[in-house]
Amino acid sequence: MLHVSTRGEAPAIAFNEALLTGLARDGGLYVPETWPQFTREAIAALAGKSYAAAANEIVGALVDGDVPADALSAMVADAYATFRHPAVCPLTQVGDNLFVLELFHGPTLAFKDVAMQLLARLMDHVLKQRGARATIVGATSGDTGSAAIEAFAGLDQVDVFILFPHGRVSEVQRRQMTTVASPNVHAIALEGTFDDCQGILKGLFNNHRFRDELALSGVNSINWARIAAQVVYYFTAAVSLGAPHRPVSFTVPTGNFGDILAGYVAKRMGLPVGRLGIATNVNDILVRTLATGRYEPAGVAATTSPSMDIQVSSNFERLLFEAGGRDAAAVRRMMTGLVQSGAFTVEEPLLSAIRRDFFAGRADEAEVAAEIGITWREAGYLLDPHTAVGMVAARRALKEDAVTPMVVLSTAHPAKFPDAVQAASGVRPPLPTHLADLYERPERFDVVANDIAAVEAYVRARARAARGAAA
Ligand SMILES: Cc1ncc(COP(=O)(O)O)c(C=O)c1O
Ligand SMILES: N[C@@H](CCOP(=O)(O)O)C(=O)O
Repeated sequence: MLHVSTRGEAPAIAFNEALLTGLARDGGLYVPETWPQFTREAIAALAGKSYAAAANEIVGALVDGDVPADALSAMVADAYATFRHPAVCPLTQVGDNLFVLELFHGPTLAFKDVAMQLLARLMDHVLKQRGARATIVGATSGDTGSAAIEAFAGLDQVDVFILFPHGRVSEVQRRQMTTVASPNVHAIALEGTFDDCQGILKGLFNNHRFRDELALSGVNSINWARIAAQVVYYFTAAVSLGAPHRPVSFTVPTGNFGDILAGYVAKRMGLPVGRLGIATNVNDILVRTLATGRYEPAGVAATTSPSMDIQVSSNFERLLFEAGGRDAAAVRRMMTGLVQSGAFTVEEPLLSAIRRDFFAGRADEAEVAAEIGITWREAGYLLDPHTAVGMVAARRALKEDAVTPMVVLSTAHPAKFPDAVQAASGVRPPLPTHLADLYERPERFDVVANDIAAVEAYVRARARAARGAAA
């Protein structure tokens, strides 16, 4: 199966190419040419299977033979053996028809591990097969960076550079990125916001000379393989709650729109998904867009859910492409509008198509803190602030439809944000034992100016040195 760019001006490529390519050369994002379909029978047959077995089927359908089934199966088994829970992504009930899908049992305590553990193995496999080397550059508001550094540290075929916004991630997140000693990882504190980090990242990819010189590869959710791996837990959660015999709704704490896009993809593949709730903190560009049709970034406010302090939501482009009937010219117009005038309008009938599948809800800081306290007191369940944003939006949605089960994606372990959780609940969540000495480990990172030329020079110098040493 080939993958096409949302902007329609880059060559269509197979899964393995999309895996190594990240951003398409026309600045767009890759999606499969068609969606593999899961019948009701195939969905029902997932019941009782292990997470790894479900992943083999679902990721296998998306990989479509580009990685041999036995190799994929070995990588999937290996990836999910790193999780601390036997169910990998377990469901917990916290109220009437209200469930939490725990995605934080991986090594770095955030949902990113679910995809990143598999992505690293897939990339390593394909690079080794080709005898090639890649320079991975990623932008993070805290969790993608930790997960990527953990997953790629020590691998021979890659050098990893992670840009994070200086002073705008939690201490646990920063330490997870800066205390890994492997020489192939480089944590870069950028003097700016996450949107600056992501803007520079896209700028590096759009500089084709630089991109080719260093064989740039991406691990952000611009990389299609990240989304593909995240589709799995929508299937496993929905099947646990009765799919395909009844629909299940999901509310997703949202920033870059990758996680919720995976839910939309699951629906396109045949899973009976009710509604998909986009939950944001006060950085609410997507809530405003669904309400008014106007996509207009504003300044970013720092919150207790820092991983969602994002205004420019990368994967929304994939939704605009898909929900708009794959009209690449329309996507190009909207994206040009964003660059040239700082905004664009989602016209009808695209806006209505999006509203049919999605609702959106925003939680301010007081609501997030109150939610952590309420869920702790009423259900004895400790939410992290990102999950709490989702819970606020989900509870509102349940008032409109109390019949369809609602699953809130729990995207991080509360111990990643202990100060905010303690302030809201009175409970300070401890780090799991494998991270118990995190605060004592020595840190290593460089501070770099918010300037693409400075980042380019930094990456080039270190990547060249590593390539020289490896040759
Ligand atoms: C803990 C947490 N929750 C939610 C999100 C938002 O997810 P997405 O960017 O896929 O919308 C992120 C960052 O991506 C995150 O790290
Ligand atoms: N919240 C993310 C931001 C990057 O998102 P990605 O899914 O595109 O990698 C983070 O924690 O880094």
